[in-house]
Parts: sequence; structure tokens; C-alpha cells
Amino acid sequence: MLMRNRADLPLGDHAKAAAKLVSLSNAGIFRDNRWLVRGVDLSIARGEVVTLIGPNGAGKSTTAKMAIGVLKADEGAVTRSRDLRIGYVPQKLSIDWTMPLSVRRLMRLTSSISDQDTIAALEATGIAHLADAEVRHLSGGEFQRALLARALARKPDLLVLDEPVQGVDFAGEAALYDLIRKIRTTTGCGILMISHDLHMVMAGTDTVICLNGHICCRGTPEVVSQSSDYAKLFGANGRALAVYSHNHDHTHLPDGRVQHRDGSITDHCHPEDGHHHEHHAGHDHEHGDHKHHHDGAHDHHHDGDHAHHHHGEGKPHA
Ligand SMILES: Nc1ncnc2c1ncn2[C@@H]1O[C@H](COP(=O)(O)OP(=O)(O)OP(=O)(O)O)[C@@H](O)[C@H]1O
Repeated sequence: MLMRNRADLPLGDHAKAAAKLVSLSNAGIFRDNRWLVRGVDLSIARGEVVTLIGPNGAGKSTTAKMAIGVLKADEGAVTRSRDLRIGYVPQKLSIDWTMPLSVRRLMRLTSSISDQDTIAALEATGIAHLADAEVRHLSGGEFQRALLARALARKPDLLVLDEPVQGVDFAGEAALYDLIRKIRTTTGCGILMISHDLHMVMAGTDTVICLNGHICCRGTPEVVSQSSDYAKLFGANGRALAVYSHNHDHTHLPDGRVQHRDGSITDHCHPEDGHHHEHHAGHDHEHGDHKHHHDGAHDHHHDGDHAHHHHGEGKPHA
């Protein structure tokens, strides 16, 4: 269990790490006798949008938490640029819904933000008129905008958005992704985003990383969208087929060994498994030959009726 810090990095890596807001190199989190995620190599530069996609339990939130330092990597290295300001929209928020809470107060729950910055952030996300509204009365889209405003008010260098469109309908989703793109352009911040919906994140993402306990494949949206697997799913029908599933050719067993499709078990993955364990931060490989299957058979719907995706009756998960 080795956690390197900046000072331990080999000389060449210093320059690379410095150009990046955050870099993860072969990073992993070990809990309850298993690796939740392992061998993660990724980095985000200013103005860059990196999107993590993958099935439930793939380790997307865990990876995001590692990137921002909420979780400390048990293996590998995580480096963040000096004085990095992070704005975080978590997947879940602990709020006592029995207490009245205005949007204005939500903005300041965890950090002291001036009234001016509060209003500016609410204006940027289009909900300044809701500053004194009750959070529990907000629509799904308004609530996500309030969370985004809360993150923006910190004037972040890096914005980490864990499923920023949860509980939002289709039109609202498109508008939110537009807003996120606009934020990237106007502020120049880097964005690490988690999404279930490959189709919706396409246009605004520089790199898509598919995670399932490890990095399965990655590439530009162009590379991914031109793949035959992507065409099969999204093809002519676009959003109607925005269902994501991923056929993995191997499974990571709780003890760290790998079970392959033919049933064989090995200590490590095969080179052709689509792994990137051998790569290190700063390598922005684009893989056009990824094994990425969308067949709708194991549907991973993005329709908002997932219990934990649901804003529900004004009560995002407490
Ligand atoms: N603190 C923890 N201790 C033990 N296991 C954990 C912990 N946090 C998360 N897990 C487990 O790690 C795995 C990855 O969780 P994570 O929340 O990162 O997945 P995810 O890809 O974000 O999933 P989802 O799409 O469902 O939000 C899950 O199996 C989860 O149950």
C-alpha cells in the first residue's frame, strides 16, 4: 500500500503533474477485503472535460472521491495542483428535510460565500429568482442547478459533477449539459463528470473513460461515437436508445483475481482485456478498438426512475 506524494514523483512526472489539475496514476481503493476500483490512470487539465461512464457499482463515485481527496488512494498516486479549488456536486447529499432550508442557505451550508457570489452563481445557473425558495420545493432540474451553483460559487479550478442530471427530464438534461459546457467555456475550469448516459455527454466531453472496477476503455467522443458498438445502440434513433450496458469479457473477483469469459481464473488480466494498468498518468491514450457493447440486454436505463437517481418529492437522497 503505497501512496506517493508529489515529492516522490520521478523528475519527468513533476512537469506533467504540474500541467494537470489532478492526476491519478494506477490509483485504487481497497475496502472490505476488495478493490472497489483499481489501476485508475486519468488526469484533467484546465478547460478539459473528462467523463466517467460505467454500470452501477463500477467505482465512478469512488474514483471521483479519490480525485478530490475525500478518499485517499490505497495504491498508486494522486496528485493535485497546488491550491486547487474544487467545486463538487455529490451524487448524494445529507440534508435534514424536516428543517426548512432556502436555496440561499443551501449555498452556504459548507462554506462561507458572500451574498454577491451567491447571487452571481445562482444567476449563472439560471435560478437567481429561486434564491429564497425552499429547497424541498424545487424541481429536479432546479435542485441540480442549485447544487451546481453551490459548487460554482467557490470559483473552482476543477468541477467534479457526480451525475449532475439525476432526477431531471430529457429537456432539462440537455439544458443542464449545455450549461455545463458553457461553464467550462466561460470559467476555463476542468470538469470531471460522472454520467450513465453516453449519448448525452458526447458533445461536451474531451475524453470518455469507461470504468468497471478498472478502466475498460477510453477515447474521444468521436472515437467512441464512430465505433460500431456505439452506432448499434445510438444509431438513427439517438436518444430513444440511450440505454447503456457494457459486456465485460472478464470479472474481478473479490480476492483480486480475474475470472475470464471462458471460466478460467488468473492472477492478472490478459493484455487484450482492455486494461490500462500498465499505463501511467499523463498518457492520454485514445483507444478506438475498445470492447464496448451496447445491446440493451442488460438495460441501464437513464430514465430517472432509479431510486437513487430520483429527486422524488423534493427529497433528494438524504
Ligand atoms: N466506503 C465503502 N466501503 C465499502 N464499499 C464501498 C464503499 N463505498 C462504496 N463501496 C462499494 O464500492 C463499489 C463502487 O461504488 P461507487 O459508488 O463508486 O460506484 P458507482 O460506479 O458510482 O455506482 P453508481 O452508478 O451506482 O452510483 C460499490 O460496490 C459500493 O457498494
